[in-house]
Amino acid sequence: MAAFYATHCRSYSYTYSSSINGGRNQRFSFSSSFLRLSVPAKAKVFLQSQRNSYQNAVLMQDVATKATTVEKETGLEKLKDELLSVTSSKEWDEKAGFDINENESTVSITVVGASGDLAKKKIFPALFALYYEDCLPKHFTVYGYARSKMTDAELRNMVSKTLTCRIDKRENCGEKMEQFLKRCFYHSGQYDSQENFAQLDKKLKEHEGRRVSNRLFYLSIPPNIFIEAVKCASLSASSGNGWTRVIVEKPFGRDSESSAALTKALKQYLAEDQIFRIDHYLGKELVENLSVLRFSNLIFEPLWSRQYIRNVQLIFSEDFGTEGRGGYFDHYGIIRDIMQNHLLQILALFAMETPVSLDAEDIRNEKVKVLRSMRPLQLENVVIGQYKSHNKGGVTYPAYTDDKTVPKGSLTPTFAAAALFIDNARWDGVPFLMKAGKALHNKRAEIRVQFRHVPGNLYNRNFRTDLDRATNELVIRVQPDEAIYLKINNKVPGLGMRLDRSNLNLHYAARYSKEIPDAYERLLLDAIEGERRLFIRSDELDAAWELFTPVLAELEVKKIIPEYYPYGSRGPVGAHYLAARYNVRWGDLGVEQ
Ligand SMILES: NC(=O)C1=CN([C@@H]2O[C@H](COP(=O)(O)OP(=O)(O)OC[C@H]3O[C@@H](n4cnc5c(N)ncnc54)[C@H](OP(=O)(O)O)[C@@H]3O)[C@@H](O)[C@H]2O)C=CC1
Ligand SMILES: O=C1O[C@H](COP(=O)(O)O)[C@@H](O)[C@H](O)[C@H]1O
Repeated sequence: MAAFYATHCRSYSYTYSSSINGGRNQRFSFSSSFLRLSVPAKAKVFLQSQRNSYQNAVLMQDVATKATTVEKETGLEKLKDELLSVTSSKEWDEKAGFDINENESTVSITVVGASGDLAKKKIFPALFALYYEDCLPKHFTVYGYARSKMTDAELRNMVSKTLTCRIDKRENCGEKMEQFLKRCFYHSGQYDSQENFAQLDKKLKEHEGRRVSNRLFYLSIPPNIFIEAVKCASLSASSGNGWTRVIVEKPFGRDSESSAALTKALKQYLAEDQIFRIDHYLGKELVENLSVLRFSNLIFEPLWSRQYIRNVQLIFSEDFGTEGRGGYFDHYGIIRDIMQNHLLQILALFAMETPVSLDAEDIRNEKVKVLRSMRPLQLENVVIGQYKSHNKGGVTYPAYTDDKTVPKGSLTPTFAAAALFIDNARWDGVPFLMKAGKALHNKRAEIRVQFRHVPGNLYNRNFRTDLDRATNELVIRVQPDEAIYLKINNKVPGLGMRLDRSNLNLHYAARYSKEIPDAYERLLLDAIEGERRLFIRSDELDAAWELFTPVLAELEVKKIIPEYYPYGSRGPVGAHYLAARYNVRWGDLGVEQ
């Protein structure tokens, strides 16, 4: 069987089956510039790209599939057999005629904006966790890049404060941290300076030596400097002989127009397959599990339609405000911050048709289709709110506008509820309700699926007309305390006939002792492995913006006043009226949830 390099920290069966089903890296896509090349030039580009894929431990079956595809396109008749007989990267180099002495490739991960909040909070810890789990390739280097002046030692000191070890594997933690930190370096530079990126390039080369060098840039910087940074990284610090990929953080624009402009600008310097638009909710364990739940259990998929589902609820709440991020947030608001991306992505995965395979393009094709079947959100189907100051137990919690970085009188919503509809055969008429808010009473993200009532239910007497008590509800609690539970009706034990509601519960903490990896770990590993399934393709992004752009413009033009809700409350009552209009009761309200 083929060698694995980064993937051995993932279970074999997963990797194997995903490859068999058309998994990672299976497709070699031809850009128009590739197709214009001469046959020998094509062969060289192909061999180069395949060598890197090979180095990235793609199964040989995948390589064979690619070779077959390329064979057709390029007339490289003997290529497939030759490649199939390759058993080592050394042999690969010899066959392909590469003058590379070292057999192994390296991955250089540059965190652009290394001094910032996200880098400290998520990216460095995720990289360390991957290292700790032996998921990073043998040769890797982490570079921090930002304007702040820092030495390597200072960066290491900063990073070390953010690192923690998995609770189920604490042994050697200190040692592992030290080893990891030795691989971390820093380069100070401007984001718009090709010269500074060229200096970075020089330093990266020193670490890479004569190995094939793969480079991943993580843009952890404010969006207004994305393009300059991409331009400089791509022109001055792209890999000369391996792949170059760029992870782009949200927000991807503010509306259809600005998002399209961003995409256009990025594509001046990068091909679409080099751009990894991150939506970290797609990396969350339970969001990953959504497709498994749907497509690998016979009992769910037949119920997954308007015939059995009454409504679907996507709920996000945080029990803290925008403290510290008010400047950013005020320009975007909760609809752009959470709904248009995180919740909509979950909705797309929830509602899409069965993809042809688990290949990234097949899944993203289905997501685009379902997004394009949706009705753009209308103003009458939106409720917005903003938190106001609240005093509880002698503590005063601030209003959104108390934040010094938020303009006085700002109307930016910190809460929104919305009703969305998918106009296709499967979902016609089913309300998809979204609710997202900051400074609410709890921190939670969940999907609630409320099923229809049982026709001619013999036990109606027990429920009377309370549909919400009588019907089943499937809850996928994305966080915290991950769980999937199904509310069912059962008989209370005893001689009488009294019905009760109980949960069939898959509670992750009880079922699995292993700590669940952070979303950023999964996504970083995917980007290193070239797996695009969990990243947003540009047409997906366009479709997502089309749904929200008109209403966002209307809210701004009409200066709609948000409904004010106290910090720490359950949010505006308007959300209940909106749900009631579609005969829905939010599922997160009851005592037993
Ligand atoms: N923080 C979070 O929780 C999340 C963040 N994101 C996204 O990730 C990206 C990074 O976020 P975050 O780390 O919070 O951002 P920060 O505001 O912390 O900025 C990151 C770094 O960029 C540099 N920087 C900041 N402002 C400017 C500016 N105006 N001009 C040039 N450089 C600047 C600073 O580094 P220096 O001065 O040293 O150059 C800073 O350390 C953003 O796109 C954000 O939207 C997405 C989801 C969550
Ligand atoms: O993208 C964002 O997500 C966070 C919430 O992420 P979580 O993983 O902690 O649930 C949110 O706080 C932030 O406003 C938003 O930009």
